[in-house]
Amino acid sequence: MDNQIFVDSEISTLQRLIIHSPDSGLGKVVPSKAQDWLFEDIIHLDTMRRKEYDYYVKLLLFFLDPEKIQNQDLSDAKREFFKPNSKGYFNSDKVIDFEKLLADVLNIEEVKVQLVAAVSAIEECSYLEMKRFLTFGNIELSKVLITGITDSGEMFFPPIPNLIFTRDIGIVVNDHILLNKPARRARSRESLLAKYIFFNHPLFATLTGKIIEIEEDEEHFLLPEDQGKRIDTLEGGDVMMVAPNHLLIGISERTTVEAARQVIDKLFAKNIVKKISLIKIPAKRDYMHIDTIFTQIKRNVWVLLGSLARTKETAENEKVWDELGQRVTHEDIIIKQFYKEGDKVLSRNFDNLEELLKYISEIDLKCTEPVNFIYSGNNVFPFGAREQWTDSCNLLVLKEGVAVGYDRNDKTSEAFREYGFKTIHAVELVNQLEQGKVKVEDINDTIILLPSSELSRARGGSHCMSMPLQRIAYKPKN
Ligand SMILES: NC(=O)NCCC[C@H](N)C(=O)O
Repeated sequence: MDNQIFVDSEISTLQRLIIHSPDSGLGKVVPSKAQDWLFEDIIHLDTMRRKEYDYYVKLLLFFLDPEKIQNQDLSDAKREFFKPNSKGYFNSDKVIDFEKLLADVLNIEEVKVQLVAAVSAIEECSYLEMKRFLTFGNIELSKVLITGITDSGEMFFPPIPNLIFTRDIGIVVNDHILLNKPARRARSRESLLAKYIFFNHPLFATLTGKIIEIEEDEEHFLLPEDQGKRIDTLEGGDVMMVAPNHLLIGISERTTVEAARQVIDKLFAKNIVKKISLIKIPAKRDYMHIDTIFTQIKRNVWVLLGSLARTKETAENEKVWDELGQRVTHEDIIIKQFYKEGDKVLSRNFDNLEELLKYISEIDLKCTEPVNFIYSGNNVFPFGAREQWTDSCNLLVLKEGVAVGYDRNDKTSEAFREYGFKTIHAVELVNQLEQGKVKVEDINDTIILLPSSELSRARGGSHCMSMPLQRIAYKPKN
């Protein structure tokens, strides 16, 4: 198996990634805990799996590991195929489930003991419960550590329903990986499990010495109890490896400027990238991470939320009225880019999001075609905000120009079509691929629309549901 870990853009052909199929823990979320566990609503697990997420997996397999899916009987009764660690599981080394990696590292006795102790500590389990976990087989234990529930239905601690959003646990930056430090307690166990996987799984042997962690600021320990909010937090949805040598970090509801500063210091010290741009977005639930407000589709095409994209002139005009005390009706984004020149770290400002994205396309990706922006909801009120809420700007590129989005964002799909993209429903495309009527190589400039009624209640799209480990290295066109 080729264990290369390498990502230097958001748009080159995807070759390997980590996902996590909705586990039984998602079906245990109760209404009173949904918001604490960062879900907007409770979800119907069977619909989410069979009618939505399984299509995502099928698409990933057709694009990344077709041998695993061609000529398979995937009739409804065969859900085993999608269940990590089950007998009939597809078991790909390109489309890899987090749960499978976890079961693998639990085979290492030392890791099993440490991980059980660590999880028991953060979940405040009793000593005897901890001893009992150690008697479980690795496959059952991996399920318990994720869902909190045994095969026989005994519940020890809460589920981690947001693990389906594998993007947030870490980001591959060239041949390094940057691990997260989540802002919300509901996501702490995910990053603890992830740490043990990346440091111990043989798949990540090439990452020795290349794993970057965020440390807590010493001030944190000295804060009074009621201000114990973490100072240094960073989640993967706020980090984008947009071009060779250029990393974006969102300062958001979840990622702090202190954590971003640590990343700048660490990555620049090791010369991992040359430019890091910080994008400060309003700290609110709607926007959560930067990948909820924009993603890239092609070297010259981006999808983004129009209301956060203001020209310099508009911003200056509005400033006059702000100064006169008129109620502020816009939201500001602040963009600062840090770049290395020799040993010096210099900085420059960008006036708005489009200016930065255009710069990335033209300067970093050396794109000579005109740069285009496709707006959430086609920039028509109130669809921009409505569709951004259901992840119209959060797309995963499978190969340049071919991306997975949600089927419910009609106006955004219309905007893609007006621009010249084709749109096709995932169910239809999977049928065509299964019947051999279409080949992956022949699919170009297409947005694949995934069924999303249940998935969108969890508040993340296909970009969030992916942690790319390997993409083909980016190449400018001559
Ligand atoms: N990258 C992302 O934007 N991920 C989506 C995370 C959704 C999850 N319910 C959360 O609030 O953390």
